[in-house]
Amino acid sequence: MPFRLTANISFLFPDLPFLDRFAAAAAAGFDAVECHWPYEHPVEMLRVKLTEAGLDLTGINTPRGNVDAGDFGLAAVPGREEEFRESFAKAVAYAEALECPMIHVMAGIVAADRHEEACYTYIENLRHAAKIAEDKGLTILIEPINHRDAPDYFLSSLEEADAIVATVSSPALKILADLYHLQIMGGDLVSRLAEVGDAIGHVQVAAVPSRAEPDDGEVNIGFVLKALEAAGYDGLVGAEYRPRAGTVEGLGWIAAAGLSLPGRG
Ligand SMILES: O=C(O)C(=O)[C@H](O)CO
Ligand SMILES: [Mg+2]
Repeated sequence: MPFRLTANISFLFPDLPFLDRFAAAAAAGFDAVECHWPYEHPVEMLRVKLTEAGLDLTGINTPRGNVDAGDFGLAAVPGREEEFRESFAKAVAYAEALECPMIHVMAGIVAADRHEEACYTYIENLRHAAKIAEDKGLTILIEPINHRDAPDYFLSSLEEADAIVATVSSPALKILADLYHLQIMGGDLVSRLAEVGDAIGHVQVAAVPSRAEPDDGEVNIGFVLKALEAAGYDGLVGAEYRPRAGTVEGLGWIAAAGLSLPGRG
């Protein structure tokens, strides 16, 4: 399969300090990494780590907001528009400095009875972000996240993500299809992914329900990826799972799914 893998170093190599995970990913055979929130580290330090390891950084998330207060993104949170814009600007600054092409714009936690109001906020904030992304040649992603792990996360449905992408209607806005979340929120992956087609800008994988290596659990990841390939997806596949034991020892799922790493024969 043509997919390039990117190691999610917020989850992989959990036994190492974050800054040591770049070299570990390269030694394991990856040539690309993604991560969630790199903001506690100066961009200069991150750039050194990427360069030393010979890696591309493919994706980061927008800052969550006030983590102690339970924020998990701000894009769909009514009344927090100014903070959203500041947090998005910070993500763009990191992405530009690190030549990172994709930013996952996190929607945030919104009570179900405010969903409709939040939808307007989300669309307006995404329009603002998409315009900046278009100008700078970046892609912004929205990711449906399951309600078992993140109750009340605003965006949990693939179909709603597709409708929002259509409404905002920017070439810079795409869906992050994390197969782990999508399986928990309704399954039927092959048919539903085909329906949203070229709105998909990034894919992530993990086993369901364990969120461990993707060769475990109820989804045949290789089969779903083959269907995505047949449907025309040719982007990245993010290895975003929590290893059962050692990260390197668990990489056998890659060959089993019909994928390969550039640095591993
Ligand atoms: O939870 C996920 O699947 C993600 O990809 C988010 O970026 C952060 O948690
Ligand atoms: Mg994900």
